[in-house]
Amino acid sequence: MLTLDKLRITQDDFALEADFRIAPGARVAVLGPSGAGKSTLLTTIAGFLAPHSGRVLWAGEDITPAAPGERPLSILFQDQNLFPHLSVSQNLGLGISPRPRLSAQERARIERALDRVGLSGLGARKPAALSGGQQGRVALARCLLRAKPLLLLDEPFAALGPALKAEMLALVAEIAREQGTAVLMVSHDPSDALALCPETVLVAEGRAHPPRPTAALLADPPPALAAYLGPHAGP
Ligand SMILES: Nc1ncnc2c1ncn2[C@@H]1O[C@H](COP(=O)(O)OP(=O)(O)OP(=O)(O)O)[C@@H](O)[C@H]1O
Repeated sequence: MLTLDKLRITQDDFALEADFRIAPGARVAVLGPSGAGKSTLLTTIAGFLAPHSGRVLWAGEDITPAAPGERPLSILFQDQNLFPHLSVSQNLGLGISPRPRLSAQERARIERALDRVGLSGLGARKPAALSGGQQGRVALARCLLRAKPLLLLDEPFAALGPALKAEMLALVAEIAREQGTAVLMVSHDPSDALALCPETVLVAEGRAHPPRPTAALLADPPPALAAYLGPHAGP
């Protein structure tokens, strides 16, 4: 359970409040106008930005002071952050061990994760020798290996094109279901939210609202969301 307890985040004259919970294993979209604070919310949950006040809790434990690497979560941003000079396997190895030489067991785990995301046999390649979709799969394999109970997605597949993006989102959903991972996913596309996330957090007008059923929210959007979605939007 992720709890945002009277969280108030400020950056210069920008302020955002959040006070709600995300259940274990829930898949929740984060929708709202550009500049409303969606990325800021995820950045704060991830620990890269300290809130002005309030707390972030996981399973009842206050993780507000914890460094990003100590938090029970993985993050997938649009820039997949693969090290260009390392092979795919070495990039994945960094996710499970800081040591450069991996054990046979660790290498086997990496092979299994590559297999799971459809990249069997590509471990020796450098990221530059992979397509955008394949790089996305490597980043997903890294999250898989870390096996954290919360996955934060900030439009990681936006550059991929609709078919590939849908495929990647389906893979995320499948893996999240298998591992019981809760997913918080920023998106600009309501159809992504509908496809992957039964619930949605609306971020608008200085507030990240408690999750609501996605279909109901999109069928009857509050004014700030309706203005953002435009006149022709609808599930
Ligand atoms: N480092 C920063 N310093 C000051 N203000 C910032 C900083 N980063 C972001 N902001 C401001 O915080 C607000 C929220 O930005 P954020 O990127 O979280 O919005 P968003 O909803 O993710 O937008 P988008 O959908 O366009 O990505 C914006 O008004 C932005 O200008």
